Amino acid sequence: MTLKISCLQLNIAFGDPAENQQRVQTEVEKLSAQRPDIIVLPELWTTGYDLTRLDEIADEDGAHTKAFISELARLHHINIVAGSIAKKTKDGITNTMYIANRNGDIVGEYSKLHLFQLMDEHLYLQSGEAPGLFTLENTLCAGVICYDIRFPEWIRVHTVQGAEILFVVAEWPLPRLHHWRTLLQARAIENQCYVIACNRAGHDPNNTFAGHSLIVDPWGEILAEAKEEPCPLTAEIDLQKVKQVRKQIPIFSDRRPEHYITSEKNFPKKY
Ligand SMILES: NC(=O)CCC(=O)C(=O)O
Repeated sequence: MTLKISCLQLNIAFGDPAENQQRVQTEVEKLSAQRPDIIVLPELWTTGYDLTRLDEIADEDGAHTKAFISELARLHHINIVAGSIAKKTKDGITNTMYIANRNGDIVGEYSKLHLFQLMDEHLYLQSGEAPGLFTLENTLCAGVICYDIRFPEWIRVHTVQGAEILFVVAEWPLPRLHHWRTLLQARAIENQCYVIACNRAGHDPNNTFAGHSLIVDPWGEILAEAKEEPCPLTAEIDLQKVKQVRKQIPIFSDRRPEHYITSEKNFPKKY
């Protein structure tokens, strides 16, 4: 089965959900003429990293965002991996991804597990706990958020359960572009899965972002890569390739998990 996937590498208006929603609506309408199967948005696409104002601008229970993407997906008959947004609940604010299928059903939700201290996330956000597995087009997929890609053990939690496509949504700054590209290729090679990585473009008061959204195949080959500017990035992926690579080098059946650390609580105190 082949799927046409488009990342919407957007510039995000700082702390302005209404403006960002308008931008997403316009871009999805334009892109839908090319009939992609799946559209992907970047991290925190409604607010950007306007963390000090989150109390005011975060989405209560994500209700507004869910209704918006569900309607957009249904209207254009396109699956949407809707980046992430600041979701407000009585327990605090999370950096949360929603996924809508072609019928407008919300089929997945994931809250960022690893909070990025360099951008103050730990001061304003609560971390999630559950993995980001969901099914689109009969394919098991995983969603993670930006800094999460530095934790291969977290990505593995998803691929040992059979995920074939890893969606990464991000606000990754330009000074670490080299890490972004290398980590994404590594995650694709070691997990033998497609990696669809949608970064934002532009800058906010504290950072210039890298763009360079990437679509990488299970052999680690880059199928498409954006430049720094806002733009859509599209590639067609063939899921047969996942099966072929996993058969050629059968890492999932060659794993020896009984020798791996399952919890660091089991570490000896001293060596
Ligand atoms: N928004 C993020 O999680 C950024 C992560 C990042 O920049 C990194 O270097 O890791």
